[in-house]
Amino acid sequence: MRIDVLTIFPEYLAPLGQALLGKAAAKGLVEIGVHDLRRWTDDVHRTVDDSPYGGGPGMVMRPEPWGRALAEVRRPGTRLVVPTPAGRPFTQAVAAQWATEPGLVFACGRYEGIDQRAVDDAAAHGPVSEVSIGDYVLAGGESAVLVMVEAVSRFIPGVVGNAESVELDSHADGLLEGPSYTRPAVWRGHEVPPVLLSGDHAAIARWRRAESLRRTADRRPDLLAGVELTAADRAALDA
Ligand SMILES: Nc1cc(-c2ccc3cc[nH]c3c2)n[nH]1
Repeated sequence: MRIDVLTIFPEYLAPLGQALLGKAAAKGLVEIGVHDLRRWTDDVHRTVDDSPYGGGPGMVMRPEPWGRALAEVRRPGTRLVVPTPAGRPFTQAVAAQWATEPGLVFACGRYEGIDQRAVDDAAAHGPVSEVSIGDYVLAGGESAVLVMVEAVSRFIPGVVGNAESVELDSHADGLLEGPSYTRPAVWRGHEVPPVLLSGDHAAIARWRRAESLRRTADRRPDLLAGVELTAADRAALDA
């Protein structure tokens, strides 16, 4: 998969070259390009912003640099992802879907955002997704892109060492994952739940499902609506 990021703060994306993703890039599983939007400005001051039409606080990113940058960086048909607090939710399911695509281009806004015409015009050259990573407001799109690139890359075969780990992640089955434990069996008087030491794999699977359901009901009851519950699930929730 090819990932390109357009930003006025390219150094903000340095973490993409580290750890899991850095190794994946080194293995050729993913190709990452970070591009300074100012390369496509047309004035000596390399201006990327201007005052908002209609008034209001702050500045808006000019459409022209974006138009030129996308024309050069984005292969026709490649999805353009635009992080924004006003976007549709970015979810595990969206990450899994995007991981099947040959490439993604991310547009990092700053200031009060990008002139909407740059985003709308991009739709003529491929799919455009305006997405939010949560109901809070950041100072720019870069942090959101780091989050989304990491979430998408974990679905690329070979990026995560243990493929089963991705399948068992929170939200993989629509539920939150339950608690995890490792040695020692007792730590500061806290015992590991005995079932996990029993070797009874069926009982362990039942316990883990029940813990996942209980945690989801407690912390994210909204997720339960999207999950088909078995009679055993309902019994676990009522216990
Ligand atoms: N989920 C979420 C996205 C953002 C975001 C995305 C882009 C820009 C550009 C300027 N401020 C921004 C904020 N905040 N929260």
